Amino acid sequence: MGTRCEGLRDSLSPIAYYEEYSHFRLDCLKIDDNKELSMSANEDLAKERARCDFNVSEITNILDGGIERTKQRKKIESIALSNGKCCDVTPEETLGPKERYENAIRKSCLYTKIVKDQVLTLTGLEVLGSNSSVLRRTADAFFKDISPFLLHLGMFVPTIMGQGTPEQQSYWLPRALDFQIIGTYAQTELGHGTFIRGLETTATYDPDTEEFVIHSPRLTSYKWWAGGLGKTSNYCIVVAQLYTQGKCYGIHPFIVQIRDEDTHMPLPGVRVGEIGPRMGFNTADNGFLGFDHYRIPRNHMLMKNSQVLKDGTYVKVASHSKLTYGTMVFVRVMLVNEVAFNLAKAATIAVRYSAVRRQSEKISGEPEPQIIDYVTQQHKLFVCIATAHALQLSSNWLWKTFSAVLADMRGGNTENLPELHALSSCLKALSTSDSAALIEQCRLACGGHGYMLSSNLPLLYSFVTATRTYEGDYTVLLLQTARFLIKAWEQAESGNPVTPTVSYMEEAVVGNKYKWNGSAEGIIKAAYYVAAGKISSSVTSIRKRMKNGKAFEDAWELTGVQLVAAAEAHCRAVICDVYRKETVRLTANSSPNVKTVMDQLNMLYLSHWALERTGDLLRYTSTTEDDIISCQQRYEELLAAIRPNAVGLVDAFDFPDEILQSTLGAYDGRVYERLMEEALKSPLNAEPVNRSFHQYLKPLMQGKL
Ligand SMILES: CC/C=C\C/C=C\C/C=C\CCCC(=O)SCCNC(=O)CCNC(=O)[C@H](O)C(C)(C)COP(=O)(O)OP(=O)(O)OC[C@H]1O[C@@H](n2cnc3c(N)ncnc32)[C@H](O)[C@@H]1OP(=O)(O)O
Ligand SMILES: Cc1cc2nc3c(=O)[nH]c(=O)nc-3n(C[C@H](O)[C@H](O)[C@H](O)COP(=O)(O)OP(=O)(O)OC[C@H]3O[C@@H](n4cnc5c(N)ncnc54)[C@H](O)[C@@H]3O)c2cc1C
Repeated sequence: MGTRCEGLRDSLSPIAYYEEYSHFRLDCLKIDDNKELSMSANEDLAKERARCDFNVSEITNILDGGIERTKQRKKIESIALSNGKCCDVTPEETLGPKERYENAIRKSCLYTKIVKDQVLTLTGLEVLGSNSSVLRRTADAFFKDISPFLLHLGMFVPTIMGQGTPEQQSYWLPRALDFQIIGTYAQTELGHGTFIRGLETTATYDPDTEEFVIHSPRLTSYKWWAGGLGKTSNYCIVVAQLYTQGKCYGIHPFIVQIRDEDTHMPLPGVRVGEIGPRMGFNTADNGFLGFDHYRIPRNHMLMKNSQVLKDGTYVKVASHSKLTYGTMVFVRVMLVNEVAFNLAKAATIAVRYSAVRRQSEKISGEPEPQIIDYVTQQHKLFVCIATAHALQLSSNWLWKTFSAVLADMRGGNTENLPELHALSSCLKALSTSDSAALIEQCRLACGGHGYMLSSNLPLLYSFVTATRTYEGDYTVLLLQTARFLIKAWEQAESGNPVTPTVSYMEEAVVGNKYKWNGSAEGIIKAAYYVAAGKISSSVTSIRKRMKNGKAFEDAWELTGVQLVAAAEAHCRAVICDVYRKETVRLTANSSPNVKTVMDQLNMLYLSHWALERTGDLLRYTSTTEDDIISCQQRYEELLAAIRPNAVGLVDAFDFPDEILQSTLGAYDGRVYERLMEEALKSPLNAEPVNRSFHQYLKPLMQGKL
């Protein structure tokens, strides 16, 4: 083999040589060890599918939101996947930073063309709204990492839709949706991300020229982080402090052109670049952006919620001061779905791999079991499947809530905005945090092979762990929810009505302790009582501190740890409640076995969280040790009951291999073959001896360095 490859190296370009070389290596391996590198599917996985006792596509339809939506998703997937040009010859992760970016742009353009020419004509704009997760899912067949265009459709277009006047929308949207311009959302600065009232970029109105002057007064006012900003976008939404007639009116969104539409050169007065290597998002050219007294026309301020007239008069249109934050609320809602989908991917990879992988001996001398047969492995993995369901169903429910509040607001009613803000904040915080932790759990459940980039688990983790930070950090968002909860508690205490998601407080303020009941409804009620107990404790602490002379702000700050825990407990109760109700509703007409397995998963989730929070249950409800013991027993029974259906359950997520992009998780279970195929694509395997041998190793080993 060595001789054949040596000969090739002289006659081929490096890439062609490496492709050829890889094939030769594979051929050789196939000849040498036919058994190990067979092309047939893994037998254990086939057996798992044979023992699954429910109709897999029924659950797929439930998760998709109905049979018609499954059909539409599959149609869109088949359009995208039938385009072979999406494939990477060289694994994305083995390229240098420039090549990776260029490759990401190539694939983004290709994908955009497919969406424009074929998908939009099929679905209309609906695919960009409630159904946009289908596009995201399909895009993953093209990108292992993130597309530089993500922010264009994810935030640039939604900001124009949500913050622009009808005239502005009719000017900008056709150009943006047709990709004649590409934009992003530049809010965060070097100095401030969370505290957006503290942003430093200024937009000062000049009535003489009817322009805004955008300026970055110091280093900390440079925009930092926006996806696609470094090299790709020629426009962006810039969030800046608005000054007119000598007064600051706070932060407002502006559409700003940053690059020439023809040459793509940064425009004079604009300083733009990429921020450097990151833990993930390395194909998304996250960028920095500064302005030196850069002028834009007056009508580039997005004026749906407030306006600056030609003479500089400031006019407030919106009835709520926080409507400028609308894009953030929208993206938080979308992210719950986004992370549910990524967790489902990780669960699919880890469960399939666990059915293929055999390790150790349960009983000496007996065949090695599939690792999925270890109860500890089931404990790691089944909660991932259940959580993916819980978050998917919660995200659908949150989307409906969001749409209803949006419809109210179009009619001028912002009454329900605080509740939506509280809900979207805590659901974003918990869903991203849970998903990141569980994706890492999936990686650990796959042992050493989970650490391979080709498993796709590290990339999924690096993407999802970022979602815990961006669009509002975990702690910060839970503190926002806590503000709402404390106010609601005070209202309930004084006998005033409260909004639906906190109605449990009306019963809890009386001070009863809840008696444990191991049914689903009982566990959910206990979760609400835990939330109420934590909110009550927080209120008590704040009041005590104030009684001891602290100002409210200081008392609030000192109670922060309890407040975050209270908001977390509230959100967990909401997820448990929504997951239960939606499961019952969606399986009302399902076949008996689908009903059973969905109920088992739901009970597993509820029992899991009851057991994770035994301290809280003992403290805030009348749960006893015997109740906990019976809950533990039920949990273990559920693991055993779900075990035969585990592979069926992840198959129901219905990820084509092209979207999963994992050596460990492919449908046919040819794990070892794929690991070897990927290893052989490593550029280091392109030649039998690396030149560093001659340059360094040999001189070192021969004492000639
Ligand atoms: C298919 C889609 C898939 C993926 C999505 C696409 C792209 C994803 C990729 C990358 C995207 C990354 C994008 C970004 O990260 S953009 C930057 C996002 N930045 C943030 O989220 C900043 C977080 N900070 C904040 O949101 C706020 O500053 C704050 C922490 C909430 C505080 O705001 P502030 O103005 O200081 O307000 P307060 O004085 O604290 O509160 C006053 C009052 O207003 C209420 N409030 C706050 N925010 C809102 C809101 N959004 N809506 C309604 N009400 C709000 C607040 O609770 C308080 O109410 P009170 O009644 O208590 O007074
Ligand atoms: C991958 C990625 C992509 C991004 N994309 C974009 C983008 O496209 N556009 C954009 O504008 N931005 C983007 N961001 C920025 C992102 O929105 C911010 O990083 C995020 O909002 C957090 O703000 P920060 O970095 O200032 O953190 P900080 O606010 O500095 O937080 C640091 C720590 O302080 C804590 N903290 C801060 N304030 C409080 C408080 N009041 N109470 C208690 N604790 C507090 C936080 O909990 C955290 O632990 C992106 C970030 C990442 C990582």
